[in-house]
Amino acid sequence: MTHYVDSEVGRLGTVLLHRPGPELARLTPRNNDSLLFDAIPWVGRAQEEHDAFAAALRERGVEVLYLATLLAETLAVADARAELTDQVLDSPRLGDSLRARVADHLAYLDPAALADVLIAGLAHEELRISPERPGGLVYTLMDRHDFVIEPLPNLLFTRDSSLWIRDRVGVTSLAMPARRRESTLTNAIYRHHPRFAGTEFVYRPGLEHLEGGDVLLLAPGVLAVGVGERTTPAGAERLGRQVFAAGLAHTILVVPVAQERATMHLDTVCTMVDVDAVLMYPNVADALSAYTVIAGADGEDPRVDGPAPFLRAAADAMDIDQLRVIDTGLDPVTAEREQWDDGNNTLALAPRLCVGYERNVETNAQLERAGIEVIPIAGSELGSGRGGPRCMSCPIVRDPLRR
Ligand SMILES: NC(=O)NCCC[C@H](N)C(=O)O
Repeated sequence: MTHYVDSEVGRLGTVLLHRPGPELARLTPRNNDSLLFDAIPWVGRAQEEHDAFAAALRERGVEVLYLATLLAETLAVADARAELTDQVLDSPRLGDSLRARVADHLAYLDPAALADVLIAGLAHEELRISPERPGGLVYTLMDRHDFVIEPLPNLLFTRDSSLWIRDRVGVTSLAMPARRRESTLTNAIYRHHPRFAGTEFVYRPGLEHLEGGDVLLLAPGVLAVGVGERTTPAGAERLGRQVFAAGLAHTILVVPVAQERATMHLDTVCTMVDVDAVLMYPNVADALSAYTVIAGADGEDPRVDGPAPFLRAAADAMDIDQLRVIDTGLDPVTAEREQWDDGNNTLALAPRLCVGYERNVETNAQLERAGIEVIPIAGSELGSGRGGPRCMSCPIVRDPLRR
């Protein structure tokens, strides 16, 4: 099976999603900040919204893969099961006694139930402790609200924990403690699931921080990588070296983004909607700059040029006259509101066809005026984790782009 992505806008064939589940029900006003949610989502409604998102994709011929299904199938492979349980048990928070009890608990779960625990976590009160097999000091001193295994509510945003560049997968290295364990799951899926047998890797967890929301495939051979709160300059440099060595790209634009919640990834301020058009947050568009990193000849270090205005540097790297810009919102206040609500974060299904949150009325109207069809989806609950359609999707197959 060929998995291949060389642009942001080639016709979408296959996408990886995660339908939110019980892990969202772990969010409380006490933990939502550290778990990177801005509100407490209504789980049932979030699932309905997500099902409608998946249905909209399927209606346009897109194959939807669910992460939880792939994970359960992966856990049927003995090596994958051992690897993932060892990683959870490895946590220094547990201590030996509690580690032994958690190991007992996990050993009895079938692959689907184990997948559920790896995603939704395990609460103190869910671990049955008998007097003959005590949980030790750690379990005794735990608050009943504490997690023995932390939940992964941000798994919803499948964009960030893996990415595809041509026929290679990159499993990323997530910056925030609440998200680090996500890439152990995507790593196991891509290494052990039969569907991905033989896939070569272009990035591994444990390398310098890099998140998929910061990586845009502007054109075949040209990547933009945001550096800020999540992806570090060292992560961008590492990705550059790896893609150059594998011949997957010739140019990388490294784009500093403000280290703020609203702009945590490059795809919160800029997404592509056509082969030569971006939807961009006007409050940063003119200030955004890029360093151009060009692959060196055999064995030589890459060359770094710039900084230059992002739009100019991008057009030059893409070998086009200019990159057309469609503004998020209309006036600065609407733009700020709609950028916050992920108005910028569209998922292209093909050139000039994208999915966007329906609530971003002005931005969607701007797109339509520019000749871009928008498939609107509800996101009142999904958006509480601060991510839109692009964040919630990891394209695995797109038609190669021909210009
Ligand atoms: N690509 C993206 O912008 N993803 C959104 C991630 C939201 C998540 N709550 C986070 O803070 O990481």
